[in-house]
Amino acid sequence: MTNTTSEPQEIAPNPVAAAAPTDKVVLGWTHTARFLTTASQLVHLPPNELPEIAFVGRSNAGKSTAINTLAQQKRLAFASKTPGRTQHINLFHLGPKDAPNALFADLPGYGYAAVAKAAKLRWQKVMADYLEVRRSLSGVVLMVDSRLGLTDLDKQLLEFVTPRVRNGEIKLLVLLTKADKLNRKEADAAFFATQDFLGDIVTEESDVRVTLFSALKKQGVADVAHILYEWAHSATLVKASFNPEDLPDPAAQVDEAVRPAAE
Ligand SMILES: Nc1nc2c(ncn2[C@@H]2O[C@H](COP(=O)(O)OP(=O)(O)OP(=O)(O)O)[C@@H](O)[C@H]2O)c(=O)[nH]1
Ligand SMILES: [Mg+2]
Repeated sequence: MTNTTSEPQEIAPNPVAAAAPTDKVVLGWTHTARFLTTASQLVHLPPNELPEIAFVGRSNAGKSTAINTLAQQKRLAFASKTPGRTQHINLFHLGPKDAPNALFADLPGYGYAAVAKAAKLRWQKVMADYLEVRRSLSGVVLMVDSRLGLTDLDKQLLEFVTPRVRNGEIKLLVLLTKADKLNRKEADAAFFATQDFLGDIVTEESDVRVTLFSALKKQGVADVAHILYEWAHSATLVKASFNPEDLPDPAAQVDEAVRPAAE
């Protein structure tokens, strides 16, 4: 029967929706970001067992600003008008103080013309090594200026991670930054062009997403917090459930009423 009144309806709880964390929970989690350490070389990075999410992209794309916005702190990561500001890999802890559950890594930007060639090559090597071999790396947030779209350097970087993205080892989120500089039509065009390009990387195992983002207008902030929270917590769950004998019997948890009839 169709109900035509505007009375609020009693809706049966949807177990999936009920389990999804609220904006408050996921933003509360990103707000816990705090500085852990800085390193100029890979060998100086501390070993890490937690899910690590790296923020990468061209110099000036807005990486540090995005981290500050997610953390709701003005100067956690050093954002600047001067491209090439972030010269080291800066690590941040997230989660409870006594039991951190994820790491953010703010990486130096690439493609800044004024950096000397030798320094540029050194950094490209560090970045490539980091993306290819860092075991704890479980997510990459590629920040792209929405007005420029994916540049050749971004595409080269994607090549370094593509094998691990395709097999699902690394999740990928492309953030189209500074979306406040685009009108609706331009934003749609940037979004679909990026999604189109990423089509080749997507497999059944992969987790590849695109989001428009503006630190200035706070656009996409909660969406990004949801994605990163999900990544961090699903990785923890996978690790926690490593011993299959510890897992509860899923059949035992299915309520009789919803258990499918035996064939
Ligand atoms: N309009 C607008 N400007 C932004 C936004 N996000 C960042 N910016 C500006 O872009 C410039 C670069 O931002 P950063 O966050 O320092 O960029 P980065 O990617 O960390 O740069 P490097 O450290 O050089 O790699 C700064 O002037 C920011 O204020 C945004 O959402 N909208
Ligand atoms: Mg920076």
